[in-house]
Amino acid sequence: MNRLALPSNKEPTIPASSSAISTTMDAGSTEIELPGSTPTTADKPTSLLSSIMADNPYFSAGAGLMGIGVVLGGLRKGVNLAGNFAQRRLLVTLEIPSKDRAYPWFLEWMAAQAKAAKALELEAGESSSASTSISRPSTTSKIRQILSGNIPVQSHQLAVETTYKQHSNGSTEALFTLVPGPGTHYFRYKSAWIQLKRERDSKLMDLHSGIPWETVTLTTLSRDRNLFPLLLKEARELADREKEGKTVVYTAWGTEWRPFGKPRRKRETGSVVLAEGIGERVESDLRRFLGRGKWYADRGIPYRRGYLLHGPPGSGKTSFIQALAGNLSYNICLLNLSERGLTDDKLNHLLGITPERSIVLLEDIDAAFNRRVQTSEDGFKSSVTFSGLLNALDGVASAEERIIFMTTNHFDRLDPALVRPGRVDLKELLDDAVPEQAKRLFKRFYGKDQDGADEAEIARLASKLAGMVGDEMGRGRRVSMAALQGHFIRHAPGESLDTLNDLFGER
Ligand SMILES: Nc1ncnc2c1ncn2[C@@H]1O[C@H](COP(=O)(O)OP(=O)(O)OP(=O)(O)O)[C@@H](O)[C@H]1O
Repeated sequence: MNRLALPSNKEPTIPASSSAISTTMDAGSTEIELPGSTPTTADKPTSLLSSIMADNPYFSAGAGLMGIGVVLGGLRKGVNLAGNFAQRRLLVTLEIPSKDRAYPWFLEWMAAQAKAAKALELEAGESSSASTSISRPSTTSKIRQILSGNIPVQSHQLAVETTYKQHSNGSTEALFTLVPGPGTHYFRYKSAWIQLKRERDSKLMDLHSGIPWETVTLTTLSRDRNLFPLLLKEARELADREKEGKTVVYTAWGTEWRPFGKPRRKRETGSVVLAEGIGERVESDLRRFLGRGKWYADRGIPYRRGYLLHGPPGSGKTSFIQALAGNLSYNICLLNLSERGLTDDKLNHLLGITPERSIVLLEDIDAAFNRRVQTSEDGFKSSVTFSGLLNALDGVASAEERIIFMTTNHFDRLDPALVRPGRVDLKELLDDAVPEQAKRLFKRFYGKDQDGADEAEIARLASKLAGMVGDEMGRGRRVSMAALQGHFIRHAPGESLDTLNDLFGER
């Protein structure tokens, strides 16, 4: 059987010439030796023996049976060999290991086929069968699908893929898609039948994500081998379409960046309510930087800019960077410096290979200052050192712009060497809520966009809230924006003020 294996970490390419494809025997088809198929030395009778056998009807019947056994054994071997030969000549196999980038694209593609099939069934007015299974489409819809070329996976072993859809008010909805689970399945693609084997390795798993290694193997007739590149191209295009108008969050996967979950709907900048002027300062600085590539190149200055957002937890640092990236149509490469297994070399390497149009977000930057004794309950040690972090930030200058955002809850722990210009060009404090900020968040939650809101009443309550929250200098009753948001989600406007006191921490 011809085996096409995708080289890991590469975009899926199928060699055009068959010479580039290694030919191996199918591991599952070892030949079977049948008893009686090998001649023995006992087959040399003496004259005495032959006379006894000739005279004895039992012996001659045994010899006859043995002869038949030998012939049958030979036949069976011949059939096996012919089967293997036919398999090798007629079938072609494509392996997609889970560490390859095409793997999630392919599963997405399968899920999309299943969804499309379901839509067809509903359209055909046969929703009762559609709602129960993607594995047994009704006859009418099956005919329509066959006519259209693709029919979904024929399977009774399904796996669920759960994704979350975020609504504009911040709530999330879980969406379930059924995809082929581990096992063997069949589907039809552009009039060719393809066998799909999804195999999970119970012993090997990805140490980073804890997900077991998997391989999807597609097998079809040799003459249909050209469908594989087409199928992968379709899967890739589908993945690209999913990203349009969305922010892709990449995380480190071993030594490379991989999308983390599905692309997220861009977060509106207005949904992150910061104290007056902060968001505008950062955004205008970044926009100015992005337009000055030539200016940097002319002066031989590395084209990079570093930002530091510091402040207490839940003040909107990460959310603001997400919104900013969405606004500029950039993606995010997210890395937490206290992450297990992250070393200086790995950090340096990762910062050197960020996907284009992406903002690097280094969270918890103070983790590199903990003198490497950060030992968790399970005894792991993170090993990014302070000098390793500086090296990685200075990195090799590339033609592409490099935008790095760093966040920390402990500005006081940072070494001045880290925050010097060139490494950090703009710092902003995102603090607990100030009165005006709390007021804006309140109005955003309960104000004019909400059905039946009594605007005058909301404005009165918002002003009252502003009087309850600490002052513009960060003194008095402190509450984080995240805590306020959580509180507003749980309470009606008036009630939320009555119960606000529980939230405050004095300082
Ligand atoms: N200024 C804000 N405006 C609107 N929502 C906010 C704001 N700050 C926090 N939130 C909400 O609180 C949650 C946590 O915010 P986020 O993770 O951005 O905070 P953070 O400052 O990055 O926290 P940490 O320092 O712990 O990483 C999010 O759901 C976010 O929507």
